[in-house]
Amino acid sequence: MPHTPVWFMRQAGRSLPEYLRVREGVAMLESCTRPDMIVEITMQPVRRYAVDAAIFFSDIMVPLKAIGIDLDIKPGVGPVIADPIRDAAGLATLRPLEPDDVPYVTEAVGGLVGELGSTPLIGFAGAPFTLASYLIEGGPSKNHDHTKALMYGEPELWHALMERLADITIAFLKVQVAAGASAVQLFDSWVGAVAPQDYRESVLPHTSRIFDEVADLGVPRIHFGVGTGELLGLMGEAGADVVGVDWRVPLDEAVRRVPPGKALQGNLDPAVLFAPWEVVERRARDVLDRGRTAEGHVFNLGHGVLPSTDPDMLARLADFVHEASAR
Ligand SMILES: Cc1c2[nH]c(c1CCC(=O)O)Cc1[nH]c(c(CCC(=O)O)c1C)Cc1[nH]c(c(CCC(=O)O)c1C)Cc1[nH]c(c(C)c1CCC(=O)O)C2
Repeated sequence: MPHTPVWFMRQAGRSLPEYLRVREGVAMLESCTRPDMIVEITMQPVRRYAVDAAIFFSDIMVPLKAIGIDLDIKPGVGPVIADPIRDAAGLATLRPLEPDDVPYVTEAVGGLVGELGSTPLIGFAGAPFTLASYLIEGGPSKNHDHTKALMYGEPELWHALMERLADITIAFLKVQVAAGASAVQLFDSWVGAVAPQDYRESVLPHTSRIFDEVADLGVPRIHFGVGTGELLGLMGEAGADVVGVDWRVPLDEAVRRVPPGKALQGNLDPAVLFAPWEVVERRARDVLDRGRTAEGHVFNLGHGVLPSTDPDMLARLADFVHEASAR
């Protein structure tokens, strides 16, 4: 590539007026089952910004909904689960995901590959820890109380749950790649709540298996979490090709924390986009400079686009990344 590639986590979504118009009167999870809507929303940021990738419009909760878990995504709240899973009976409700459970994903990815042409489509899934946290807590959580109680107190049940979630994640990623997705990102958004020793024992075996099982699909694998500065080395060990970094660790320091041979993705603070353009430009240049020390850099924000972000700022930022990194 003649420049550093750039895309934005949550580039499809609430910061775009055209997204809000399409979604009017349609519930979040409902929109994720309509191929025409998925294609349109995935394409919206690609039309607006000079991004080098599209991210599939869906949600980390979609495969769980598809296997019959009673859950909803409440606006302004997030995923809410009717019957939180905290015992063996709850575990038994988690059955494997079959491709036939998500025909709309296969159809939408197929349609997108046609529309996108040479622009790659990134498929994604939630990682077992982050999915487990929603399922066990019953919704978003600050301290992950019940999740950690189970992880520390009932390791056998914990690992059984993580194993089933890993199987669902693997199946969901495989569906997307089989339909034409050209890269995958595993979102372990909330795993930064875990200490390194616990990550190694309670999380790493499951994320490693996911990356192993999708390795021979031949697409680049990205691994991202928030607040994971102390976990970057272990997340690199888990096996992805690219490690995502939030805004808390500068990329030249992240280079020292991940194993050799890994590319980095990130890591402009999404809130920097609320500052004047001169500040955004200076900060973006700093991210590019530090990213040059990595064995490959994909420019991104350190977490998702915040809903009140001005789309024109993102448009300018994508152009700036291309100009400033041109080789
Ligand atoms: C933790 C997590 C979830 N979902 C996701 C994660 C991991 C990424 C991250 O850390 O941000 C992943 C996700 N969710 C969505 C995408 C689509 C593609 C994209 O990134 O543009 C992706 C990749 C759409 C969405 N997923 C959601 C929206 C907003 C819903 C709406 O517009 O009504 C979108 C566009 C809902 C959602 N779904 C979830 C949350 C926390 C929320 C926000 C709730 C709220 O504050 O309203 C769970």
